[in-house]
Amino acid sequence: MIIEAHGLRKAFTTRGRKGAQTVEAVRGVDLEVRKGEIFGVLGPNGAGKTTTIRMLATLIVPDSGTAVVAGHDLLKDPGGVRRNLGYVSQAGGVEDNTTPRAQVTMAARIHGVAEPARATAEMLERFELTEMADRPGRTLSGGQKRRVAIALGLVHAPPLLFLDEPTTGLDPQNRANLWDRIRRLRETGTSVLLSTHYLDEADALCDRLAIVDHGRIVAQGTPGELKREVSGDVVTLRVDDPARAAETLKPYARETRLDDEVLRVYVDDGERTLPALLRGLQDEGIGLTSIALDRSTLDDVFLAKTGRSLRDTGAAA
Ligand SMILES: Nc1ncnc2c1ncn2[C@@H]1O[C@H](COP(=O)(O)OP(=O)(O)OP(=O)(O)O)[C@@H](O)[C@H]1O
Repeated sequence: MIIEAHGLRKAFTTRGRKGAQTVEAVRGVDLEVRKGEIFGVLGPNGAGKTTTIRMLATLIVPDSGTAVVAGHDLLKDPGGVRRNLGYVSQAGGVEDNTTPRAQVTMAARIHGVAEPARATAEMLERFELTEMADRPGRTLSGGQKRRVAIALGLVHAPPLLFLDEPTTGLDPQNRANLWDRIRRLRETGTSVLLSTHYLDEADALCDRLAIVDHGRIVAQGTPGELKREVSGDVVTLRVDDPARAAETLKPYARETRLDDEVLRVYVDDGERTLPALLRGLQDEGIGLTSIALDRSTLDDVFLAKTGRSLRDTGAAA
């Protein structure tokens, strides 16, 4: 495990005109992130994602709980934790009046990288930033800025990278480009913990994820496991003899339902079951007019666990 956290809690107290107010941002989080995986923390705004990441990155001290991050105890050896991680905040930290080259070189020096200029050049090349490396930060596009921010977090080659909402505000092309880069990090053995409120991002990018709501984890697993657990998939068929088809396909299904000549077959894993369904129909000589597979989504999981849709919480889907 690259991260093992138990019972992390954090409350913030603010004093305003109405007196002191306490927000329980994180209310007992247990997390296990394996070496080399992309782990996602998915939840709506205010769920406690940033607070969780900031605690694990030693930027704020938990009220209670324990964690071992990259082999170091979070509370007893925060310096050891810090040396082994890269942290890219939501805002990104790219300075307007400094060039990417100067910023990345400075980060390399701060981290004690052996040859800062060479490490910087390599990092800029890897993130396709060489062309704009000597322009002030303010002249860069949103996607380029985000790549500089990630280069800043990676210049000392940490085994673990924290990315807080890495693609918020990016257009679809830049998002896809960044997803590819994050996947490539996994190929080099870097473990990634990222937070997101995008359902599709968590589904497409993360090996495993935790769904958080109101400071608690409501579900944890691979996207496939989570979806199968709550609702499974539905295969919708139009066939010559729906009643006989329903009987034939029963052994493969959790449930079959016949409405108006349309047969719905509810299965745990649609992609894997589809070939067996087709073979079953063929063996019985039942003609098939159309077939469609609707997979459940992580929003179905969020809905089942919280009673709300993540799409309705104000988070973009
Ligand atoms: N420094 C702080 N002082 C007071 N309240 C805070 C502080 N930081 C976070 N909170 C509150 O704690 C809760 C969790 O915030 P957090 O930023 O962790 O959520 P999040 O899931 O990252 O949300 P977002 O997606 O909007 O960034 C929110 O209600 C937030 O207002």
